Amino acid sequence: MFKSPAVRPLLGLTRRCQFTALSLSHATSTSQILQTSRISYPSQKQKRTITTYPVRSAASATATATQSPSYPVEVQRLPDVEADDLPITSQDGKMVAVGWDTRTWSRYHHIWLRDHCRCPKCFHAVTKQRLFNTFEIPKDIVPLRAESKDNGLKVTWPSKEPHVSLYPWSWLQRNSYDPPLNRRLAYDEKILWGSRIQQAPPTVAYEDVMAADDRGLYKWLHNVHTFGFSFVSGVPATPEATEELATRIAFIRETQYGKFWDFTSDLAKGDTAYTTLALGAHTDNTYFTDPCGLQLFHLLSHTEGTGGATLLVDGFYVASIMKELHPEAYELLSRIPVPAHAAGEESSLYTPAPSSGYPVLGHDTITGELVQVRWNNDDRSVMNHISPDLVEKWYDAIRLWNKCLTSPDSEYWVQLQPGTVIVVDNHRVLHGRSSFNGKRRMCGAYIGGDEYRSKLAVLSEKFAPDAIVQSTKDIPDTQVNGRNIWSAAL
Ligand SMILES: C[N+](C)(C)CCCC[C@H](N)C(=O)O
Ligand SMILES: O=C(O)CCC(=O)C(=O)O
Repeated sequence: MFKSPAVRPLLGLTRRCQFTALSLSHATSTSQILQTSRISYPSQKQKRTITTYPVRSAASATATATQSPSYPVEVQRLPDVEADDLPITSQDGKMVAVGWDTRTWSRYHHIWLRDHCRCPKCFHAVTKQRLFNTFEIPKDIVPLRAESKDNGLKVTWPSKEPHVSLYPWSWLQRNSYDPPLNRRLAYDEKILWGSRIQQAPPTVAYEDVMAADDRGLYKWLHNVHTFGFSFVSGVPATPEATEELATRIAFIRETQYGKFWDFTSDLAKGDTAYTTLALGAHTDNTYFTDPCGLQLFHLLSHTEGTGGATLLVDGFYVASIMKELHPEAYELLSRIPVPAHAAGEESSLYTPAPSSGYPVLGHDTITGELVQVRWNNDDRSVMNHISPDLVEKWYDAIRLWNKCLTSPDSEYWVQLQPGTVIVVDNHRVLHGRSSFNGKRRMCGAYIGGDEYRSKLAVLSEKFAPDAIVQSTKDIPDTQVNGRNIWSAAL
């Protein structure tokens, strides 16, 4: 029912996390398509090469209201369209079909195509906003013709003066919904890790991250996207330099703990982080509806004492173990919401909306992929909404979860040093610390998840352009205001 993120095992890991890509073909056979509709063959005489895709067991394609939705699994990546080997297109009363090869057809509803026209009259090339009124499209709109052209599918619509839309082939593949195709973004691979990450923790140099060309900044954020955390070495051990580093990503997310924090064990804020106590592996802000995306820490000093080591655990790695070894527990952690609160300050009492909270393991409702871990057993509120028959099972499930979290195979302990900043994806990697004594000064900040993902998307357009950007950059009026109007994110 739920799927682990697309992962590649880190060499030397004790366990290989396999991501099974079931290929599902909705493709109606070519003969069926050719019988029922007008066919337009590409201008070139040459037919498309016949590429057959292994069609292994297909996930159930339908889901009833009572069952959890089955998620479209992605057909493996199609090759880019070549000008001398254009797709076959056909249309019937409702849809245009595009034959990528004899086994893989995509079907697009006429109304869907018209709604997604990106000509300058329908789509503002600078603001990337829709300009025309979707609701003026006749429900039964049918194109005058749909043709295969070198740079895409050309559709001519009936109107006073004919309206022509062009849909680049790579864009049609990326946005194919029947069947889903090419959904994974180029930089979208995650590498799950256990304690062995200590052999080569992802690290970038401060001067690279601060360099104006943003290449080092991209490397830093790409590390975070891939591993869920990254160190930055060579940072001046001052709050000012740390704050400046944080704002290289985006503006800091201010909370009841302030904007940029510079804290020690003086209970200046009503939270055990402001004590010398050990903190078990947790994610922050489980009491917010939207927990912060990133969390930066920089140990500025620790004198007259010992301890205060930092703990990191890859929540996605531990979840993949739970999924394999304890599937029932995984399912309960994915279904039962957990309430939380931050109530240590007289002036604030935070609880998420809805107050019942969110499950420990959060999934993408379309793909079924694990996208968020929310776990802080210290901040957890009363479990007063759980059905009686699940109480003991849920406690068994969190006991197994905790056992996996605290396993030596999962834990990565590191003693932070002044000059090394760590940034953690708070939706994936749990952090904690050992107890300590003496004077310990830590500074850092939260960055919002949307801000982090926005910066990564902008940098990825620049340093790792995807197939759509690469294949459409020569189409006139496509690259405006530094952004491709066909970007996969729009
Ligand atoms: C602001 N600073 C990061 C120092 C402390 C945040 C408090 C941590 C809180 N118990 C939580 O889990 O969200
Ligand atoms: O003091 C530390 O090393 C980390 C504290 C912590 O876990 C937090 O502030 O969320």
